[in-house]
Amino acid sequence: MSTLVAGVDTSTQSCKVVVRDAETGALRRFGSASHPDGTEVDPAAWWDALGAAVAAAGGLDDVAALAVGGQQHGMVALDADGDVVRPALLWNDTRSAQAARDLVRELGDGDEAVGAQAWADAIGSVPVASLTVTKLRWLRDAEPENAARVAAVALPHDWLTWRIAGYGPAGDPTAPLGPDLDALVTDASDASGTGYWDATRVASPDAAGSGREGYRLDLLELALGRTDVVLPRVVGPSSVAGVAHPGVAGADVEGGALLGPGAGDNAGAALGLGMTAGDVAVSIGTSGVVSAVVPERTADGSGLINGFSDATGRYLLLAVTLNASRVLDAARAVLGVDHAGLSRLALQAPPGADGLVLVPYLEGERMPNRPDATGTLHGVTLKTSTPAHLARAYVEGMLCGLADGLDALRALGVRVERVQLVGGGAQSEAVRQFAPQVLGLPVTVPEPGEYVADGAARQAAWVLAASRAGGEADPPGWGTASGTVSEADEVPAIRAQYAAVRDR
Ligand SMILES: Nc1ncnc2c1ncn2[C@@H]1O[C@H](COP(=O)(O)OP(=O)(O)O)[C@@H](O)[C@H]1O
Ligand SMILES: O=C(CO)[C@@H](O)[C@H](O)COP(=O)(O)O
Repeated sequence: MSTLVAGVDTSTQSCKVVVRDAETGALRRFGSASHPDGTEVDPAAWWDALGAAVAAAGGLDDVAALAVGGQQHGMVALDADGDVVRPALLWNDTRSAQAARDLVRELGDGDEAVGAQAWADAIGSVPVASLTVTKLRWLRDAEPENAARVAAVALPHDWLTWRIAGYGPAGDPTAPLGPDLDALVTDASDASGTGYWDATRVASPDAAGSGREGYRLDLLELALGRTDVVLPRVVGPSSVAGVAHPGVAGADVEGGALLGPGAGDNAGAALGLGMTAGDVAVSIGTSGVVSAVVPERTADGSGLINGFSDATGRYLLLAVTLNASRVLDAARAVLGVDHAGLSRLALQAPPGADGLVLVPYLEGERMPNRPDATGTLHGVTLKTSTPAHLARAYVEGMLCGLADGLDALRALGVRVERVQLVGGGAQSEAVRQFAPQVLGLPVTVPEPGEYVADGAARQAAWVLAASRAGGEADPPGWGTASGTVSEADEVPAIRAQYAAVRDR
């Protein structure tokens, strides 16, 4: 019988579980379950969704290893009993925008530009409302009584890994090992998105150490006002991070199911897609993400590009917008159509929608940093007042935001040879057809799949192989995803008309 591994993606909108053959990567089972709406969520909902997704995937009793990928940056603040002090603030919650401005200014001794570069040099990114560090400052300022109770700070994937290992709130029957905060573990890719972890302080991702050398406690103190909190131990990319509680996974496997360190969702997708130099992934989920794997960490003081770590010991550059698949969802709501209907309508209008342009800041924006912005529609005329024009303008506006991210990556010297389009929004035929017109190069659409969960499963197989080999192994080959290539001539007018109104 073949050995099985599992990967989890605890993403913004749902939890997905894949079970794959550890040797070949063949998909054996899949399950998913929804998360609640909103930008603050009780993590208990993620635990419940995991249980439902695991059940839908036929259980995990037979998997030999498991890893969790997940939405980045969410602030999971725990008290000494392992309870959350308040619902988690997610990456797309913008209430900490002022806290971000304050932190930038303070590190620059009152000078914003100096502060921005100082943060980029320190952690690879300039804080915006998405990053955990700004949420901790917000907590200190807005809810001091909750801030005073914080005994540990974790991220969504760290917290779920801790729960899978059997830890959790005191007295919770699903957490037989209790609230041991020192058992929290994470990986470099997610730690690098906190705003208080510096990858360059760690000699090598696998170097033996406490797993806490990368933390910038001075920056944690700047945010929370103190440092006496537990931060998850950062575990190397192929290292064993623990063992799953048999009630969750591995009940039928000798020694139980090994736990991988997990990863931030975009690093998970990069591993799932097998990205190498020259590859750029464009993900259209709740967030719009343009990402590339590079050998060196960057320090973009403009704040457009996050210099995070990947899940293999390299670095992952990200341009992230707050407005992606939900722009399509908003268009469907306005037009009263389903996904296929929106796509059909959009394909009926000409490129550029006769000048109808949506600047899609429906939830504020992160790249560029405009947390308080709202969306605007330009070029409304009798001619453009049709459902088809509106549908096309929404799709093009969303893609123009991502094209700006691609430009920002190129400006940092990233070579772009192949663009892979993933995430829920990549299932839209209109998105697939318009993407090359807007991005200006052919777009590969891999087979529809769950690339974050796949990356987590691949990590699990890697951890398993390394543990069997006594520590050293390469990530399993598993082949690369096949896909179709969408080609079309670039239509520069689409981005030109967008650029003309974007900054008004
Ligand atoms: N056929 C489709 N066309 C366009 N968008 C789609 C389609 N199917 C699903 N989506 C959108 O994809 C999104 C979910 O994608 P996903 O990548 O799982 O998001 P997240 O990772 O943020 O949870 C939803 O907003 C959903 O409306
Ligand atoms: O904030 C980031 C990365 O910096 C987002 O990528 C989140 O990690 C959420 O992603 P999705 O759930 O939309 O895929």
